[in-house]
Amino acid sequence: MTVPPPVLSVRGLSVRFLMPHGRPVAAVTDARFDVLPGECLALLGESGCGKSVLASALLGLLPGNAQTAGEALLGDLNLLTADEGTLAGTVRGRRIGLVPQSPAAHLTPVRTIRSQLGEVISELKGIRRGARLQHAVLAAAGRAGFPEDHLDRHPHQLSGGLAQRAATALALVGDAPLLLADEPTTGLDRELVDRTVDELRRHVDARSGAAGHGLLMITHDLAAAERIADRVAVMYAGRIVELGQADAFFGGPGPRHPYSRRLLQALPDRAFTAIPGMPPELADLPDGCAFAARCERATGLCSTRPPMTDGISCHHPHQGPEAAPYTLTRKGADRA
Ligand SMILES: Nc1ncnc2c1ncn2[C@@H]1O[C@H](COP(=O)(O)OP(=O)(O)OP(=O)(O)O)[C@@H](O)[C@H]1O
Ligand code: NI
Repeated sequence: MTVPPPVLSVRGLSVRFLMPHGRPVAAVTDARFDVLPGECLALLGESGCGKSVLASALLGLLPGNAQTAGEALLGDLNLLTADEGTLAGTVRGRRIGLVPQSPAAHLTPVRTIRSQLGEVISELKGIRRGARLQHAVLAAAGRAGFPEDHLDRHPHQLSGGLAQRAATALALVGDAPLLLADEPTTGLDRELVDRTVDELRRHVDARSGAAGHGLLMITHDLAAAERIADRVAVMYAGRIVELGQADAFFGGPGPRHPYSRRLLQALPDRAFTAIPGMPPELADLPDGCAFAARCERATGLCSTRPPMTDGISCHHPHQGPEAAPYTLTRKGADRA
């Protein structure tokens, strides 16, 4: 079976923030990964490691002091060099659906959810008014599990969970080939986390083959990632340090990078031990491995930067599974 072309292909993406006083902030450095049709890739890492900056770069939403390098290909379009007209007119909402980090901030405060959904449906689907539009609004709300009897409320009248559902409903309207979810489960209780990520998963599973949709989910909720991800990428201090199959990462073999291991061990239902120390300043990164100062495996070797080899960037990785050929296990399909 041939692997279909990726929905998104990120090649050497770096983002620097130029600071008026002081050294540039290296928020993302040399990120490389693909999102395949039918796949959910979870991007994991502690607060401040560069996850949202990476997402903003893909959407063309970086502030003016940001400089980017590398490529992020959505089909033939390089998102990093595309002009704002293209991004606003054809990419955001249409080719990339965004489930934002803080839905409350993303929703328009003075308008009801019905009117916001209606507007986006008119714009993206060309359904202008009348019964067809109302029908489409109901369908869109339903897809995200947003209750019909709350459609006439304003965002401030919604709980955090329902605001999240409204934002998810808006993100799904365009039926975009790539869904980008930045902390889609922040502030939700476990049951709502499960329901939200299952909805995202369903979006990915709704199509198959080369027409499939991809999901890039940014999260520090490892349980949510375990539930829906096919593969995981772990970011530390702006770099992806591990990229591999979710089953191996969360299962028996476990993560291979010492940082990823500690991240999992920090979970309450695992060892619940915090990682000692702090990540380095992104304006003052060491030349070698950025995790070395906190790593029990570090040796003199770690003062040089470990190359990314077979999905792992570490001089002393834990034993992983046999380097398997690239496979896509398709969690959702297995479950169906
Ligand atoms: N406009 C900016 N100018 C300078 N530095 C910035 C700017 N925006 C973000 N940063 C820095 O980039 C780094 C990465 O931030 P980012 O928001 O991507 O983290 P994150 O991994 O998404 O964290 P969280 O999990 O808290 O959302 C942070 O150190 C942040 O301070
Ligand atoms: Ni973030």
